[in-house]
Amino acid sequence: MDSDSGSDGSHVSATPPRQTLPPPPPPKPPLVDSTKSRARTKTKPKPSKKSKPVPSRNPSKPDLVQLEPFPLPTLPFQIRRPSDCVPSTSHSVEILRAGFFSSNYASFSKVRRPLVNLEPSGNEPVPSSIPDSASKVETAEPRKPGKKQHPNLIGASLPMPSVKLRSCGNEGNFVRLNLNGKRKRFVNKGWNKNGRFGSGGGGGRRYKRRRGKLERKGEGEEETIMESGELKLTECCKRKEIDCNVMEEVVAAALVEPSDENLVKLLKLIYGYDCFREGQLEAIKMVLAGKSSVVVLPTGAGKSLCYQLPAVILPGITLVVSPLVALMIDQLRQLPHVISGGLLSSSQTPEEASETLNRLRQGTIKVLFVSPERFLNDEFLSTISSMPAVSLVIDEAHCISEWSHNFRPSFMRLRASLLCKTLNVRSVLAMTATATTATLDAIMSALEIPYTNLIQKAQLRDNLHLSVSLVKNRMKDLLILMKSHPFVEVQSIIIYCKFQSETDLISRYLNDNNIKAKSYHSGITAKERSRVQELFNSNKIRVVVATVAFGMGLNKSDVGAVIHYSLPESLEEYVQEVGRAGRDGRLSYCHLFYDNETYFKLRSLMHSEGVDEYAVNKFLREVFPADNNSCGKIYSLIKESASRRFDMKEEVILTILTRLELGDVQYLQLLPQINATCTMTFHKTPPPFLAQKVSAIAVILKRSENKHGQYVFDIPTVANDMRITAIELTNQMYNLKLMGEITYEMKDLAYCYRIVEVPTDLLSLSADITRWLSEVENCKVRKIDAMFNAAYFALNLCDKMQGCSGADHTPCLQRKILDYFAGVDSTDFCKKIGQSSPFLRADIKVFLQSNSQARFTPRAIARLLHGIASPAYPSTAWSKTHFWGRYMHIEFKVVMEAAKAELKNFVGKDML
Ligand SMILES: Nc1ncnc2c1ncn2[C@@H]1O[C@H](COP(=O)(O)OP(=O)(O)OP(=O)(O)O)[C@@H](O)[C@H]1O
Repeated sequence: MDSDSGSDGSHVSATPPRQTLPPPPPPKPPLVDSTKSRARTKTKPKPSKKSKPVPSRNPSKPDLVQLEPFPLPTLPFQIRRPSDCVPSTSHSVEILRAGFFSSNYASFSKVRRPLVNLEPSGNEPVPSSIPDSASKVETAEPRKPGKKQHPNLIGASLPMPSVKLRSCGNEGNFVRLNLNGKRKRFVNKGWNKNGRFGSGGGGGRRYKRRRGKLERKGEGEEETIMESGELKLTECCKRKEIDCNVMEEVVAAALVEPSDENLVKLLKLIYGYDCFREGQLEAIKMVLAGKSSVVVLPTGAGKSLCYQLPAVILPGITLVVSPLVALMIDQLRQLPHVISGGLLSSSQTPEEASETLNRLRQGTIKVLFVSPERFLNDEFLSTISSMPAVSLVIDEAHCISEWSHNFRPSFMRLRASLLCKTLNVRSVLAMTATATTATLDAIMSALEIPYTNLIQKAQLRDNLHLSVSLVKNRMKDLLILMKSHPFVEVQSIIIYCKFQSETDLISRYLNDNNIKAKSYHSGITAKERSRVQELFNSNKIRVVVATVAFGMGLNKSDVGAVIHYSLPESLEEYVQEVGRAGRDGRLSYCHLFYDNETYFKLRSLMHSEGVDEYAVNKFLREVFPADNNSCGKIYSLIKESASRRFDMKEEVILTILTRLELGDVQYLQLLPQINATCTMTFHKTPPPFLAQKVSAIAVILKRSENKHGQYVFDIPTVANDMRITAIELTNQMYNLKLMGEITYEMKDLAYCYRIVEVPTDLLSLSADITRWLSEVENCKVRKIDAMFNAAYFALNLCDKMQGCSGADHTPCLQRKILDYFAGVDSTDFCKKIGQSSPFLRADIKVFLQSNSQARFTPRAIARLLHGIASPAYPSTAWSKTHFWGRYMHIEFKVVMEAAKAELKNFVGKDML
């Protein structure tokens, strides 16, 4: 075989050096038949909006640089329905699949935002450009602890915030509950043991005890929750006192007769609101009637109230499943003070979790926030299943569906059949702001909720003014935008970026130009993140430059603008992020910067979780060892090494394992993750003597390797031999540790499972799983295409007949979003992605020749050529190659096919 050197052959590429920009777009993409599209969605044509004079720029703040005005249209835009409340007499469950333009999202009125406090800032150097290649994409999923992630890794994600969960889950909410205790109002009244609101049950006594405990701990120790507690304290002190007897009466009335009148009374009493917003009353009545429902309401519409109010009325507990710990903490903080809340999270110690469960059993927690992974925990399941009635709430319910933008395999566990089997769930309330029809179908079928129980309103508020522009010089464009009307007048702005490095650069750049900004991403500490959020909430900084890590759970009502510095990955993500603006109902501005380069880069990354049948088959053969007696036995897969060996991201491994558990046939049962490797040291009794007294030690000695006096063994192997679970084994070890007999260290975090049934035909099972994963991969690609398509349409194809003008594309973008969520096929996709390249095969050949020492699959080659790192081909080793990311602009599958053909040639030649 001809290998010219040990290098990767960078110098012998068949293509010219990479350009900074991808090739120009094809001459003219197919035109949209907008009439057709309208007919399909049955939406009324929107009347063209009248322009109003733009308010002048603040004359007291001269600009430092002379900038051309940004070509935005005159604003504000017409908001059609300024009424604030839905008549509470409405009983109907309204289904508005395509009713976007006719929607009556009621609580937003047209108000101009004032210019506030444009303070000068620091003097950090201004970067000239953004080094995209060294950047990091963020997603809204939790970051794996201690795991280095490649900058381009699509699964780069949020870290779990390090919070003092004991305080958060327990005392924090208690502080709120006890506020009235101070005034001797609620002290002897609370949720009794049956979970009803009223006297008795000793709730007050317990609250009192916990309050004392909290106060003794001191403020520093309980940082996060004290913040929350104090916040509620002042809030509640300002509130007028609620008389317990009145409360009891109103709650009882609403329970006996959940009429509009009684529910509005309760709403007024607890929240001080005069009326319900659209969709809330229907959702609340569903829960009260014990009916399961799906609620699709836009961001900031008030979905939380749909479970909070029933939680006050109904006996039993409300269990809220949420995808992010940060989100749970925010929701816990936002509970009204009459509802006692708690939280269970993986960052708690077992003792802390047990304490929360004890409080739940005692009836002092009314609303409990958990992650879906908690449903693997036996103690949790047995506690919840002993509860007389559970109202289950699934927040961000789109995570259940593999067709959503945020699929989480653990959410698959929340299927109706499983819930009914394990828990006494009286009703399920699934809530989301962003669900396409495919996603909705998946949610409703998983939860067995009929379409009659779907409450769906427009998924985008109409107080958001949407604009889009093509990027020329991104940083400069941003500055021009920020210094132009209407953005120059907006007090609170979020700028969304895809890459962590961009956020720091841009915030520095803005500060240098007298715009007070801070960056926010999962790479900064939890403390710093909460500081930035606090500064932003209190208007001490004007701009937060953030990745997707910022936003979920953010309930700052007066964010006046959201700017997308780069293209979001899907319309769902776009809608979620623009939904951070205008939650107070006032007109707010959302601008999107669009360019091909980001689109190509993100589109490539959509392939980072794809797998080949070959790899799936190899994986399944390891999951199901060729052992006749494997049924019933516990096995583990060490996450990091398995990920490298199979070249699969850990999330993909978990997805396959979850599918093996929850698919048509249950092949295995997933158990909580454990550290699989244990290193044990004996201190008091010599090991052989201890083995005579403790059977676990006898098995450990048999199954361990002695390394320099320490015993190293595999936890599941020992547990299997003893016919106990891994958790039971570690409990026994813990007791020996308390007795001073041993110390031990555990490492190698592993997926743990028990085999239920061994598949008879591994080949067809691999084919089936691969097909499914490939559909999921394609779905992600379609999502970024739809996002790109909407922006491209607005910029290049919009005929401006619907009221669009200049950079303002509110009507046409709204229509695109509506069509997308309604499942209308986009016929106008502008095929930007290349389908062939004359140099591709030649480049792959050179690449193979110059890397003859390495082994590749066609997918591995396509990934490298698309600049995608994977566990077996990390960017640290491969991004230096000349071919890295060179073919991002060519369809991934085309590159894979070419790689397959070249690999065949190459291997064939090698064998001759
Ligand atoms: N009927 C109402 N009248 C007035 N304000 C309300 C009403 N219902 C809810 N709100 C307020 O609206 C704000 C947004 O509510 P909430 O956080 O529940 O929205 P959401 O739909 O969950 O948004 P997201 O999807 O972005 O999390 C809150 O401050 C809440 O108090």
